[in-house]
Amino acid sequence: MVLLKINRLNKIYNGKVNVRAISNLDMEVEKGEFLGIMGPSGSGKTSLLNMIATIDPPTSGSIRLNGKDPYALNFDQLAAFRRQKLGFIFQSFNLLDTLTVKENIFLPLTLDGAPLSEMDMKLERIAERLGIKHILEKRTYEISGGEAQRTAIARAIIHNPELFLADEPTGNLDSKNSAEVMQLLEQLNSEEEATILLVTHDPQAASFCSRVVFIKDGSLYNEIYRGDSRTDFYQRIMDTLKLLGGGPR
Ligand SMILES: Nc1ncnc2c1ncn2[C@@H]1O[C@H](COP(=O)(O)OP(=O)(O)OP(=O)(O)O)[C@@H](O)[C@H]1O
Repeated sequence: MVLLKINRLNKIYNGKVNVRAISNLDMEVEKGEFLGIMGPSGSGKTSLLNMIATIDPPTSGSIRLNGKDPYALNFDQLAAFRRQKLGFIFQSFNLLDTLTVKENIFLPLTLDGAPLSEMDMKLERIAERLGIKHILEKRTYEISGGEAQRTAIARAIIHNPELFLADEPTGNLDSKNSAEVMQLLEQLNSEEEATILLVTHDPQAASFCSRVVFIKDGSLYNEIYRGDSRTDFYQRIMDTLKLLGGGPR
């Protein structure tokens, strides 16, 4: 089943010089897919992600999640759509440091007025799974980068979003923590059928995906599927990046 359908998408930034960041892009993401998006610096990855994230409207073309066009919603409906249907994981974690780990994770549920007992039950399961039970009462400045990203993942999954959007989630992590975070996302994808869209410049991180699409000058350049071997997939990602030119970022 197609969860995300992108049709003839265009993004033009108007200024002294107009920049065409995304050009007639078509893309489909199946429910339960773990899709990586790669491409050289300035190829349009962030522009694409921002449009899917409903942060920045397209110049033309359409984006539909489960058949629904978020840009047809009014301001309040769009805010609810973003909160309920999407889960965000950023490079910078975006945690609030005046709150504890637990309060940060609860935030999306609190905004939707969920009952405390329901929140506690969900938290118990998720904290156990992500290995952050022992830090729930800590403030975010008292935890490590890897723990902060696992907290951010917990916050993103607690309301069961239809689509996870991860923007360079390993960008601020060392290789050990990067691998752990990617393994968690991979598990989330395989065990809970979470649909994940990951923008990354890191071929190691991308090798955890089931498919990687490459963008060049705002258009689709190529796509490759993982198959059985992650090592082999990593090599094919590297080869495609070499052909693509401009370096991975
Ligand atoms: N707000 C903006 N106003 C004008 N031009 C922009 C804006 N945002 C991005 N661009 C331009 O659009 C093009 C695509 O940028 P985008 O940030 O989407 O690329 P990217 O692939 O995410 O790059 P990077 O890997 O460096 O983050 C670039 O030429 C960029 O300069």
